[in-house]
Amino acid sequence: MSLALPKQGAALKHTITIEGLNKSYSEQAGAGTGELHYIIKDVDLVIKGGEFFILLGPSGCGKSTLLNMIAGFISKTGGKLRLGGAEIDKPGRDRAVVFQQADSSLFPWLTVSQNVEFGLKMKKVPKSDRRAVSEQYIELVGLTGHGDKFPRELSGGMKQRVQLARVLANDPEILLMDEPFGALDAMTRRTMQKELVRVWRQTGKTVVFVTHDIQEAILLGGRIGIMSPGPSSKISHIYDIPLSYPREVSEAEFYKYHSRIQAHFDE
Ligand SMILES: Nc1ncnc2c1ncn2[C@@H]1O[C@H](COP(=O)(O)OP(=O)(O)OP(=O)(O)O)[C@@H](O)[C@H]1O
Repeated sequence: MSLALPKQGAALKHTITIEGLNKSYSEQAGAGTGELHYIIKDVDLVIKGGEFFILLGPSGCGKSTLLNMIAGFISKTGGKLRLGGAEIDKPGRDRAVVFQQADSSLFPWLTVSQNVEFGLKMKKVPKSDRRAVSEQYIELVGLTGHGDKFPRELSGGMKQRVQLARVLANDPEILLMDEPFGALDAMTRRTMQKELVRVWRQTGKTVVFVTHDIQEAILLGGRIGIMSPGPSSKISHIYDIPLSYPREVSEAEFYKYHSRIQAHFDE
């Protein structure tokens, strides 16, 4: 398996186009009136293939809802949501989700290598090929030498790396990441952020990354979409972050973006 950057045609095929997207629930419980309650309303957004796009917003605004709609786990109630030319109406192998808690996604009875190889086994990839791919990704996330360990023998940061290696081994075009480093200590978090940027630059995959941490958003994102507080949340602003990687919080330019974005949440 190669880690080459995608061609331009592939970039178009993996562009996510969102137009007037809604997710609403009808309030029926208790004394509910049956009125529609919009979590997100009229969301317009284009995420280009190969982009590192951040969804940033306060707790409860609907970031996970939007990410899960792109994943195909939650259905829309209005508008358009396309990947390339096709409407997203179910999960697909072209998209993979990385959650905040690796514990809930790793199989505790399988070793690191077996966890990473699991998806390939399901696809009936021969054993020797599976092993070669898992070794490649275990190395990529910095876990060489830990392949025979079980999840219970790993730290939280190591488990999160296994989750990332497993997702990458399945070779999805789009990584959907829901606060994947939110449960990690500050040092491990910074290491993982740097590794993710390295993997993204090496593979050219599309990354959609949810966070409510402004600093994390600016450290990672090529563009940052700010979601307004819910209900009826939408993308209120988009920032281009043209800073080169690796980024440092101490840089003057970094601080400039931080203050500008922080102002949205101080209003
Ligand atoms: N099945 C559901 N029925 C009704 N409301 C829901 C449902 N799922 C989520 N919500 C509501 O939608 C809103 C957005 O939730 P969501 O988890 O998408 O927000 P978030 O921005 O990811 O939050 P956080 O940063 O705290 O994880 C919340 O107010 C939540 O209560």
